[in-house]
Amino acid sequence: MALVKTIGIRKDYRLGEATVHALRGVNIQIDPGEFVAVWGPSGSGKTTLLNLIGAIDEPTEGEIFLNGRKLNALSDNERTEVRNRSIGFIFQNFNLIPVLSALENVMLPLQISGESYSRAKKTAGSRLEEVGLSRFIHHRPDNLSGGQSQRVAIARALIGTPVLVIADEPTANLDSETSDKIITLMREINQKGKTTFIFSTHDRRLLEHCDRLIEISDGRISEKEQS
Ligand SMILES: Nc1ncnc2c1ncn2[C@@H]1O[C@H](COP(=O)(O)OP(=O)(O)OP(=O)(O)O)[C@@H](O)[C@H]1O
Repeated sequence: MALVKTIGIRKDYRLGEATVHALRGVNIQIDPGEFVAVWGPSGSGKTTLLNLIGAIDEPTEGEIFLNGRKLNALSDNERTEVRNRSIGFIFQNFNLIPVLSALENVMLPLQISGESYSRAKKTAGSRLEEVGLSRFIHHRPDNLSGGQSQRVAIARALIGTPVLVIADEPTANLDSETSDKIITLMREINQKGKTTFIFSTHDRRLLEHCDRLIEISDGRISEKEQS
C-alpha cells in the first residue's frame, strides 16, 4: 500500500479579490521507504503540496491518504494526532527554540506527548549522536552553525520515530557543501531505518541523491524517475 496518495488535489488561496490556483489537480503516490525530491521554481506549489501531505493544511478539492487513512475526513484533533505521531517536519529556517539547548529542543516533542524527562533525555541523546552532534548537546541554537542547527532539527524530526519525514527546502539557508552533507545524512537515515523522506528543493544539484523526482511547475506535476 502507498504511504502517501493524493487524488486530484487542488488548492486555491484567496488573495484579496483574486484567487491563486496553487495546485491544479495533483496525483502522486509515494511508497514506504522512498526518498523523494519535489523540485520546482519559486511559487510552483512545493510548500503547498508538502503542507497538504503533512496535514498542516487542507485541499480545496481532492483526497489525501496517509497510510490508507483519508486526511480530509479527520477532525482538527485527529489531524494534530496524525501530525504528532506519524510525521516529522524539517524547515528551511530550522525552527529551533532559541532559549533551549540542542538536547532540550530534541526532547521537547517527546515531553509534549507525555514521555518522562529521563526517557526523553536518553532518546534525544541517541538521536543527536546519530546526527553527529554528541559534543554539542548543551549548545543553544545561536552557538551552532547552520548545518549543525539543521542536524538538530533532523534529530528532532526523528524523535517520535515517524513513518514520514517532510523537509521543506531543508538546505535553502545552507552553503552547497553543507547542503550536500545534510541531504547525505537524510539519505543515510532513510536507508538505515527505511523512514520515508519527501524533501523540496530548487537546487538541481541535490537531485542526484534521490530515488525519484516529482517535478512541479505552476501547480501541476510531471514525474521523472532518477536513474
Ligand atoms: N497563504 C497564501 N495566500 C495566498 N497565496 C499563497 C499563499 N501561500 C502560497 N501562495 C501562493 O501559491 C503559489 C504556490 O506557493 P508555494 O509557497 O506553495 O510555492 P513554492 O514552490 O513552495 O515556492 P518557494 O520555493 O518560493 O517557497 C504561489 O503563487 C504563492 O504566492
